[in-house]
Amino acid sequence: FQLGMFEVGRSLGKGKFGRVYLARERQTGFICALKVLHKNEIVQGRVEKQVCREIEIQSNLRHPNVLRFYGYFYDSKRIFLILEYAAKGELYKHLQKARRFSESRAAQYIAQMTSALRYLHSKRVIHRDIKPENILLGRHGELKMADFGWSVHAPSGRRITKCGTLDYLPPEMVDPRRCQNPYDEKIDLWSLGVLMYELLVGSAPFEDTPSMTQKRIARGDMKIPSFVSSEAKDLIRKRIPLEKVQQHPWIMKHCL
Ligand SMILES: CC(C)CCNC(=O)Cn1cc(-c2ccc3c(-c4nc5ccccc5[nH]4)n[nH]c3c2)cn1
Repeated sequence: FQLGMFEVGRSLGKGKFGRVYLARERQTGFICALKVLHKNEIVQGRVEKQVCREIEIQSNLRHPNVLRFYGYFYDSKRIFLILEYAAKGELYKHLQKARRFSESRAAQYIAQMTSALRYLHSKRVIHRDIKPENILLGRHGELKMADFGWSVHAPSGRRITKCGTLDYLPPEMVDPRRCQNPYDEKIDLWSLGVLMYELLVGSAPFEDTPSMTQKRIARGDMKIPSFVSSEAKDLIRKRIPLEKVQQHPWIMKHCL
């Protein structure tokens, strides 16, 4: 359908606060992803402030591995977000199909993720909700972090454990006794390790019933299958600073 200067195409995904459509800007032919948020749902969800904060933050982000937010417009009932179109879709779908990635492919994704996180941390932006569901792939297979803060779930059969996910939370978040500052960069480092495990193994390291997941995370009770190389095991087990990740032998070996 026509929407101002856009021709709107197929649905790319939907979630609590909105659907995402493929769209083309008529004048220039520019292809993008148009996300439609319904004002009444935002008001009911009392997330106006969060949406404004996200728009503020994401308007200033420019990085090849962070999905671009170009701008927004609105009418009486809806807000339209103009987002980068990631031509190869959800990383999660590719992982499901492949069951698990080769160490070389996983290392490329971790290296790009690390680059995106270093950029976001340099802008004091953290907790980008790192999990395969929030990662898209560009036309050339490059990784694009997309923060689906408002649970945009594509129509694919998503794992229920993932929404309201415990799998990616670090010990300090699941074990109230460790009352460390929950929202600092270290949380992203932990999630990066969980993501690395999931890309190499095909399932999350602490996947279990919610209460068991909590215990296993707090105890760091994770088994790494023998098919994972020792360098990869070393990187998964350690929470090392992002700059050290990019110099780790496992990354160097695969990302010449
Ligand atoms: C407030 C604002 C600044 C937040 C902006 N970020 C979001 O709304 C997060 N978000 C991104 C999306 C999204 C979902 C899907 C796509 C896609 C996409 N490409 C596909 C190719 C094949 C199959 C599915 C695809 N989805 N490209 N860009 C997208 C962007 C949905 N929510």
